[in-house]
Amino acid sequence: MQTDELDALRPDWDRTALFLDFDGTLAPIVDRPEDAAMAPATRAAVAAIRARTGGAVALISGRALADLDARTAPLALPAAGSHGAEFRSPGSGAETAAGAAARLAPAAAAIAALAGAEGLLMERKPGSVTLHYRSRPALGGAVRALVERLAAEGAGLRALHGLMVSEVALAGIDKGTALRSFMAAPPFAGRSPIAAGDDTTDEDAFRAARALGGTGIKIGPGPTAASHRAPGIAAFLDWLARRAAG
Ligand SMILES: O=P(O)(O)OC[C@H]1O[C@H](O[C@H]2O[C@H](CO)[C@@H](O)[C@H](O)[C@H]2O)[C@H](O)[C@@H](O)[C@@H]1O
Repeated sequence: MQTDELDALRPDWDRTALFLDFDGTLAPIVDRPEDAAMAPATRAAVAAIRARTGGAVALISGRALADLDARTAPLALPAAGSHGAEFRSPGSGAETAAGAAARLAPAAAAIAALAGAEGLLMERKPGSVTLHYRSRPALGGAVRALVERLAAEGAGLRALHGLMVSEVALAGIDKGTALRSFMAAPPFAGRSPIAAGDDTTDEDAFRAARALGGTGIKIGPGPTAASHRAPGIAAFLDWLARRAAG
């Protein structure tokens, strides 16, 4: 679909809700997930937009919620982690989708076996199991095939493929369901949503935002359902800082 230049997008923060991905959106992509970090200027821009929207800013990430909180502290934003399987709305505690650990356990064991055998990085999150192959891109095909098979074999599971990573996640839950849940209650309800992200997993959020009369911002190249595009994270963060200021 046609995407427009980001410069043309000037949100009225009194009427807008902002949903932000983390890796590749607020923090540059790096080789090791544990090294991903948000710059102080990015944290300040997010805080300023939160104030201007009356609190209608949330994170929607593939990361575990606890990990996300640590990397974005002291913002303590409303957030969905594990691609929506963990959810914390404003002023409430975090919830994880029912039965997540039991549903994911067999897949976690199989993924741990391949990770151990091949020296790949595995992340066990409350709502998904992740296998990274950035350190060994040639294993991408094998990783994707394993994750597809495990998701097909388990009940209520699905395969997710992102940037040098594949995950077994929960079926029926994605970044779009998370965005819709936020939009159903204050301070998000009644506002026009903007969802920003860089990965294929963000497409569900873009579609949900558009269905609610809002828009999506795709960061980087590739097909997208988003209506606007930033050529890369630097351009997106520059836009964010400028829109935070005026
Ligand atoms: O939805 P996001 O907030 O973008 O999270 C998606 C995944 O991000 C992390 O992995 C990605 O970023 C790493 C650090 O830059 C990079 O090394 C890796 O190759 C990327 O796939 C995170 O580790 C995953 O758990 C998230 O699902």
